[in-house]
Amino acid sequence: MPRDAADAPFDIVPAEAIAEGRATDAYFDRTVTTLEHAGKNPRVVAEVTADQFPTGEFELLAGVKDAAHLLAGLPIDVDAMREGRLFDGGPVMRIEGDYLDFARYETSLLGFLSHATGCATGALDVRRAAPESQVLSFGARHVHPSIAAMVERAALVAGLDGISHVAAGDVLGVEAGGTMPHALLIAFGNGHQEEAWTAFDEAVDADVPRVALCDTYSDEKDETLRAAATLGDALDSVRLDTTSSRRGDFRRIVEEVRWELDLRGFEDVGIFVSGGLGPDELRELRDVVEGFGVGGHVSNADPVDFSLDIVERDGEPCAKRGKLSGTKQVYRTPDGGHHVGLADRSGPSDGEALLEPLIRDGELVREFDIEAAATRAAEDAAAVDF
Ligand SMILES: O=P(O)(O)OC[C@H]1C[C@H](OP(=O)(O)OP(=O)(O)O)[C@H](O)[C@@H]1O
Ligand SMILES: [Zn+2]
Repeated sequence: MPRDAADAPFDIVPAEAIAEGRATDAYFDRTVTTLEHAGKNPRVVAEVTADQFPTGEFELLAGVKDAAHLLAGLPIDVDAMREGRLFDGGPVMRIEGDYLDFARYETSLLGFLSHATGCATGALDVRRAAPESQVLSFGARHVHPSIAAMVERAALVAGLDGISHVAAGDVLGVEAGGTMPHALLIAFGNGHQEEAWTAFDEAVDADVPRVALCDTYSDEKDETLRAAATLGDALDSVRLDTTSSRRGDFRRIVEEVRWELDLRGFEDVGIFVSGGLGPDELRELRDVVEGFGVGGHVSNADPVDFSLDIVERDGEPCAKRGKLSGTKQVYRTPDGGHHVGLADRSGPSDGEALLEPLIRDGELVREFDIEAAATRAAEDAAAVDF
């Protein structure tokens, strides 16, 4: 029954509601009622698919851990691609069981996979745009706090080098990092940037990189040289987050700052940039900066439009219009090919089957590891033909 909303400080669907199948669209409740009334509960195979046929656009699968924990315990079998797998067409997950045992879970299942896969794909875009650079995820401010861990996990699966959200880091077992916000400089006031950088250096744990934000009140070159003069060898990097109204040619600004730092013997002070950055900007700047902070391109990425479609009913292939009947398998070939075929037919002789056991009779048969997923993503990204 509905919970007393007054008890909840935030409008957040509780984990318990997700786990018990209440985080569902009402029409699934009605479907269950109707099928029970009619005495129908077919044994089905249902597939999670974004595109029936290859589109030439690969996406990076994420959200599988949450999806697995959602479905574990239900009397069903599930096969799925692993987190960090690239796909282009065909199913990424397949459920087999009595329909009423999982009908209500469709909404959350698709939500877990669609949103995380969108963010992971956005993160892979920037990862591939600057493969040698440090790229940090810090877009949590753009999204509802209840999904920060999802966004940050997706960023890490795609191979980004760090995250900024502290509570997400607690969930993921990853130390969150960052630099300093403009608020810190503003709290000291214009003309007092040196005091702000000094106070940061005095106050913050010694293992935190000293990255001075150098664009608050004055020109990036001016504040950078003042930060270098103030912190000297203690300064690791400067962060240039130049607001769009002043940005102009960001590369030129960076090159100028680099020149003036080197001229004064600060060759070891790195330059870190942020603010509205996407793959194009990373490609343009990667040879003149040490690292990037990327927010919106990851956190605001469009969810991938997955659907769950029944493709077999009581052993017979079936499908709605626009979908392909029959239980499928997806294969990766050594040349990076992506092949979709019927599961009961033989696939490419050199193909690796990508949908593997995830749940057997309700029991989870896979473990999840972010680093392993990131390694898979990097290997797959190197193999497939984007
Ligand atoms: O543009 P994105 O890739 O989404 O990254 C988020 C923006 C917002 C934030 O800047 P501010 O809003 O100035 O906040 P702060 O002072 O904390 O840097 C951060 O420094 C990036 O520039
Ligand atoms: Zn700022």
